[in-house]
Amino acid sequence: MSTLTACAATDPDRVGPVLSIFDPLFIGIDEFGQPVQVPLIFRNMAIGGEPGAGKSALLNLIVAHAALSPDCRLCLMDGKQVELGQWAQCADVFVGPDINHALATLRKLQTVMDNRYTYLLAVGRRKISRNDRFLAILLAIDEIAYYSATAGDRKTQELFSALLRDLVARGRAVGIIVVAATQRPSSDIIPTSLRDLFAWRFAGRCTTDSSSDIVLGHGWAAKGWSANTISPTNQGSGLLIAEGGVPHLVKTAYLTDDDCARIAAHAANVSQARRTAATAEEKP
Ligand SMILES: Nc1ncnc2c1ncn2[C@@H]1O[C@H](COP(=O)(O)OP(=O)(O)OP(=O)(O)O)[C@@H](O)[C@H]1O
Repeated sequence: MSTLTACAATDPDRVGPVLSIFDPLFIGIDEFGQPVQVPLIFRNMAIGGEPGAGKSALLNLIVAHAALSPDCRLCLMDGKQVELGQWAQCADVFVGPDINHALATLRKLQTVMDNRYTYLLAVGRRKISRNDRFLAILLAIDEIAYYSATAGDRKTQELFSALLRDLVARGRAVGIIVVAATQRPSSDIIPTSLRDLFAWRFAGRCTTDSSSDIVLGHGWAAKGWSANTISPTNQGSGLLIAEGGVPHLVKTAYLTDDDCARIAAHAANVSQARRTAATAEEKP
């Protein structure tokens, strides 16, 4: 049983120390069985791979950590609704297959981001810190392509992409973390200029070397790092690369639906207190 599950399976009043979004997230093990931890604060993550590669499972793992972190609020977007749906009860915002709701949410996050920068400028600081008056915000998107290429029309899709790019580019210092997954790792969904803004990139099995390169960065397949070589039956395996680093083969940890349900039920209590404490004007 994972640490997260162990926490959630116990009485909510008797759980151990809560998590923090400032702590690295445990996401699985490497080839040598060593734990792989990913610091997400002040960073973003792109997750790509073919259908069934394990993208939603990784996204759920990240959302679970954030949900159990009283210093983090959740904004979730899921065109299918069921991939992240269990976390709706502990999220500030849950966006389903509604492009207008998605756009309104991104605009509000942009306002929150701008307000936070105005505050930081006024007090002579560059970024938020642990125990700050601001809570971090995790924006988790399951299937960017639904909002940027499928739902709505060209105008709304372009607006979605522009707003998302702005949050990915500017949100980090003020604690806005974007983790976005797509089963369509193609240059129209993740253009290089957007991909390069994601400090962390995870490529689950990809159907071609070029789609693996679109997630990891150009040239990695030619150097022998292609998520196309991952077995289709090895779901949850993928190549993880950090900004300026080299890819590492990782097998992600896995939370079953029951695990997620139990953790979400506990996290809902945590987030209730968090919502009460949050200022009204900061609500995304
Ligand atoms: N880390 C893992 N360990 C073991 N099994 C896993 C892992 N990750 C995913 N799986 C298995 O693979 C299945 C598909 O995973 P998941 O739904 O995350 O894929 P996906 O890439 O999000 O697919 P889609 O693009 O169709 O939504 C899961 O139902 C689970 O059975």
